Amino acid sequence: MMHFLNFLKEISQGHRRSLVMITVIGTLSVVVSLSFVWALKAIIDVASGDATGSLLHYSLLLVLLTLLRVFLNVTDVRYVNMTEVKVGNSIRQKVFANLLYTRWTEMSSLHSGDVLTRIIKDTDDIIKTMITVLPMLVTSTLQLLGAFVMLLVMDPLLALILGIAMPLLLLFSKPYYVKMRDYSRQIKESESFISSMMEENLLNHLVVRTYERQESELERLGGLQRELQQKVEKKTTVTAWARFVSGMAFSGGYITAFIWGAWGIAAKTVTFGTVTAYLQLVNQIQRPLFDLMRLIPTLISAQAASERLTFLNSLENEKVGKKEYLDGAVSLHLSDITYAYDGETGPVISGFSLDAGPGEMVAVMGETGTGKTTLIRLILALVEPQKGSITIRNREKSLPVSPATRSNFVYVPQGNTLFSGTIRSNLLIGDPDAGEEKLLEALRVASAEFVLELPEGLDTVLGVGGTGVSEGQAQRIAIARSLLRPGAILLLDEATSALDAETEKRFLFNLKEQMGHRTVLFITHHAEVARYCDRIYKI
Ligand SMILES: Nc1ncnc2c1ncn2[C@@H]1O[C@H](COP(=O)(O)OP(=O)(O)OP(=O)(O)O)[C@@H](O)[C@H]1O
Repeated sequence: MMHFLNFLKEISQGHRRSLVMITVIGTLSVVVSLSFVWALKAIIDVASGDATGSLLHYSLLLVLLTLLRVFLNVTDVRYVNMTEVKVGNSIRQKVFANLLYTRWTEMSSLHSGDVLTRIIKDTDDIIKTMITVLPMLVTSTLQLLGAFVMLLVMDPLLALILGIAMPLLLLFSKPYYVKMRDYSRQIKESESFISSMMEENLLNHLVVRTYERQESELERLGGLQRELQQKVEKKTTVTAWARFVSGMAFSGGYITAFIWGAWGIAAKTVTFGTVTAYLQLVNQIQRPLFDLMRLIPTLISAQAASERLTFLNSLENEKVGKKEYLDGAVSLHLSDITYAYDGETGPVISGFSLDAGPGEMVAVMGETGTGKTTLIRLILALVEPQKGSITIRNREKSLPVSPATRSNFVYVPQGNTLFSGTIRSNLLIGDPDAGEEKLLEALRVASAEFVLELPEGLDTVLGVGGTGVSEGQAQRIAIARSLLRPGAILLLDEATSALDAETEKRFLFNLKEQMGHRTVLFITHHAEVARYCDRIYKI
């Protein structure tokens, strides 16, 4: 609970004024509704001759209080909606920023579907708690206390009977709420699982289609949904019992007040106005009690949500520090590297050394699964070797690689890594300031002039994952993007795997001609690529 409160305290920073405003509006509403009860009692007492006063004045007061109530309600909705979007944006911004800086090892172990569920659904639960539940806790408690004190003044015995019976029944329903918390957590896990499953299917929809997996995947989804449904059913049963117990208490309270009033009128110990006030007050005790009970499941959901969001926020960030960019020609040196993934028994790479100098093209070749991509991760300091050193050097400096030296590298990963949007916007990721001429030159070196023949040219719009161009075309756009980035060391991981022999040759020729003092490292299976290289390392 402490952790949950701290979490709420932290995320409420910057929004506390709005939260106070919402609470103040709620408090004013409580004052208005209690005043309404008092005015109602007074007008009926005047009308039935039990008190003296002006019917007109009380009528006007009742109209005024009603208008005030409506006004406060509208203001509340406005504040709540505006604060909701602001708090939601800031929580999502923070979690997303943290994820973008999370260490690669932690990040790659997460499932994006699960992460998205946490960012969207769990954040919604937290927002609801902060904006609606917390102010309501204050206003409902005030309403409850105010109505109880008013009843206590009018009829202490009735107030005590209701004041003891209702909380007692609340106590009876507590075990149900404990169970509800467990079910809430299980439901959230199931929802994440379903999102992950659907996301994976959408990403790999081609495999699903061509392997005719639609039916079995739908069955799997059905199974997961049934599990979710069972959990929701269990939670609903528990919730229904909790509501039954509390509902009994509330109906009992109402009937008690009614009968109490009827006997009072018969015995001439209470006025009609007082009985009207009793009924209103019982309602005003019941409503906040109901609200408070209703808030408990939301609070429970939010507590589970806060744990899940805290997990994302607690992922270890990379320590990037100040960027260290080396000017001019830069060489790369790997000396006696050994690396094993966490939890794996043996090392993937063992005692590997490599030197690549400015103006050189160097190839790393090896069978599949021998650690070539891992080598790139080590060079980019996404993971750290257990043994050995990796350094980059220019004429003045030698630096061990770290996240801060990443700006010296230009990386073309395996596969299609284009973003949705125009080809131009994809290229500008390499250099946001590049002019038309520079873009065209990069396309030429990457053998990607085909772009200019497209009807929309550079402004051709690509879909998610670069759909709209072929694999080989996407690869060439990705190479052009990399050529625009200023880093001195170019890392190409199977970057030409989807190119035909002729296009690959043209690109290698262009690159060799244009690379200047850049250092180029190819990870490849292609003998043709290796032929263009100055040195080949086997891994
Ligand atoms: N995140 C990871 N956690 C644990 N083991 C991993 C991880 N990534 C890769 N491996 C293992 O490390 C080994 C080397 O993988 P890597 O991707 O570096 O090979 P590769 O030479 O690039 O293969 P390919 O030519 O098929 O792309 C493999 O046995 C793989 O199972």
